[in-house]
Amino acid sequence: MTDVLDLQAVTIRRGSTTILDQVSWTVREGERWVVLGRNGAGKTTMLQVASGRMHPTEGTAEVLGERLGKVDVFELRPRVGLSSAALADRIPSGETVRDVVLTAAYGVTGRWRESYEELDEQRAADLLRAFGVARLADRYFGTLSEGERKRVQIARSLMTDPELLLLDEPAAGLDLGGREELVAALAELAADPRSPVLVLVTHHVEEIPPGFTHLLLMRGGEVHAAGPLDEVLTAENLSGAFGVDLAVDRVGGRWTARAVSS
Ligand SMILES: Nc1ncnc2c1ncn2[C@@H]1O[C@H](COP(=O)(O)OP(=O)(O)OP(=O)(O)O)[C@@H](O)[C@H]1O
Repeated sequence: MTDVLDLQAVTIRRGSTTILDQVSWTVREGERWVVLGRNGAGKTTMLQVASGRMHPTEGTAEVLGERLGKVDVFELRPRVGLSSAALADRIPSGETVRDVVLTAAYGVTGRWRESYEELDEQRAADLLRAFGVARLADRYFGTLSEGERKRVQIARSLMTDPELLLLDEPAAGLDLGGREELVAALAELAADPRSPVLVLVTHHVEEIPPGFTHLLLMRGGEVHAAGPLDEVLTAENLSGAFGVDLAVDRVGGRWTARAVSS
C-alpha cells in the first residue's frame, strides 16, 4: 500500500532561515496524527508541504503517492482537505454558509458563476448537518461565532471527499464548551473508518481527540519525536519539545499537561 505522506529529509529554507531541517515523516492509511510543538516549531510549514502548497528546498515529499515537483498540484490539492486560519481569512464575510462549503468543490472562496450539481448541493447540506451547523446554511459567514466558523471550515475541507484532511489549530479561539464540542466532533470523525487520514496541528494536549493514534512532536524545525501516541506522548518528550518541565496525565481517553516546579 502506498504511504499517504512520505517526507524524506525535507529541508525548507527562506533566505538564510532554515524553517524545516531534514524532516522525515511517514503517514499511512487509517492513521490519525497530532502535530504538537511550540510557536515557530514548523507545524504550519509541515502542513503546507503536506497539502502541496510548498515544495522542499532539499529532500523529497510524496503526498498520496505523488512526488511534489513532478505532480500537477492543481490535480493533487482537491485530494487533500485543509482547514486553517489563513484559508478562513480568504472567505468573504458576505458569503452564505452553504456557499462557503459548496465553493470548495471548485477550490474557490466566493461564489461567482459556477454551476453546481444537485449532488454537490446535497453533499454540502449533509456535511453541514454532520457538523451540527445545518441551521446556519443561509447565514453569512461573517456573522458566525468562532466555534460555528470552525465547524463550517471543517465541513468545507471535507467537500471534495479528500483522502487526507489537514486541520491547523481548529480549536484556536474557542471557549471551553466550543472546544469540547469540536473535540467530540473530531473524535467522531476519527472513529469513522470512512474518514480520510487525519492530521491535526495543535498547541495543547487537552485538544487531542480520543481515537487519534500517532504524534509528531516538533522542535526548532526538526522532528523531536514521532510514533504511536501512547509511546511518544511522555513527560520527557513533551518537556523536551516545549523546553519546560512538564507532567503529562491521561484520564478517560483525554490528555492533560502542566508544568512541574523543580
Ligand atoms: N517566508 C518565511 N521567511 C522566513 N521565515 C519564515 C517564513 N515562513 C515561516 N517562517 C518562520 O519559520 C518558523 C516556522 O513557522 P511555522 O508557521 O511553520 O511554525 P508553527 O509551528 O506553525 O508556529 P505557530 O505555532 O506559532 O503557528 C517560524 O519561526 C517562522 O517565523
